[in-house]
Amino acid sequence: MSDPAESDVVRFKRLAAERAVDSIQPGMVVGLGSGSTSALVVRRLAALRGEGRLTDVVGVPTSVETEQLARALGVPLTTLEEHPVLDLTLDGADEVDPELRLIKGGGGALMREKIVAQASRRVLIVVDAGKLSPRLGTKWPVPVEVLPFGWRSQALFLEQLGARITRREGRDGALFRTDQGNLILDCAFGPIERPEELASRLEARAGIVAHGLFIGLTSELVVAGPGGVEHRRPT
Ligand SMILES: O=C(CO)[C@H](O)[C@H](O)COP(=O)(O)O
Repeated sequence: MSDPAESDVVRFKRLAAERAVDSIQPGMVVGLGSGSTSALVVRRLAALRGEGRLTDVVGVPTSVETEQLARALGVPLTTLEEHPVLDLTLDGADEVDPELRLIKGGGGALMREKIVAQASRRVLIVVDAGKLSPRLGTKWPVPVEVLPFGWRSQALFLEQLGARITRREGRDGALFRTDQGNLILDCAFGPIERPEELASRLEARAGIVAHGLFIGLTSELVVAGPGGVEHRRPT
């Protein structure tokens, strides 16, 4: 039943999460993304387990936060060491372009999210319609995870690529640290003309350990908005 206090965005995230979980089959090993939409996926999976369905599904969490939620709800977990190839990953995104290229990392879990996505046979991205964008970078900066060692050099390099940099802080105002202990530089490039080219330049730079451009990784998208829930595949 829907909660009358639930905002439209949360309702769309929940509807998308519920539809996405329909793609999980018994016995699957499933990557569990991070962020509020992924939390709704984990909650849905736990609710189905409570009904005696999908009880043999095991998850690989992409962040400490997701791991803690899954454990608290009794969703069984495994690791990429145990299962280096996953059947399916369900994850959210911050921005999705018409080719289903993504910006991710709003929650800072981009590195593990990308490792898990690349280890998955299928990657299903789950979003509310507000995440759709004509061009990546229009709505969201590209999070770039850097080693603390030499981070100022990486910030200068990113500025030379045209970014306006914000070093991410946590809600308490302290420096944000990823689950790996690294820093996040949020890089506002504005609308990005050639995301592949930018991704290659970021990947060639020592000290940058991950970036939030997810290109060629989305197998499917579930998007929910005022018009209903839609399941899309790249064209
Ligand atoms: O990439 C992510 C975390 O690193 C999230 O998937 C992304 O930030 C979307 O978050 P939400 O579902 O809360 O809108």
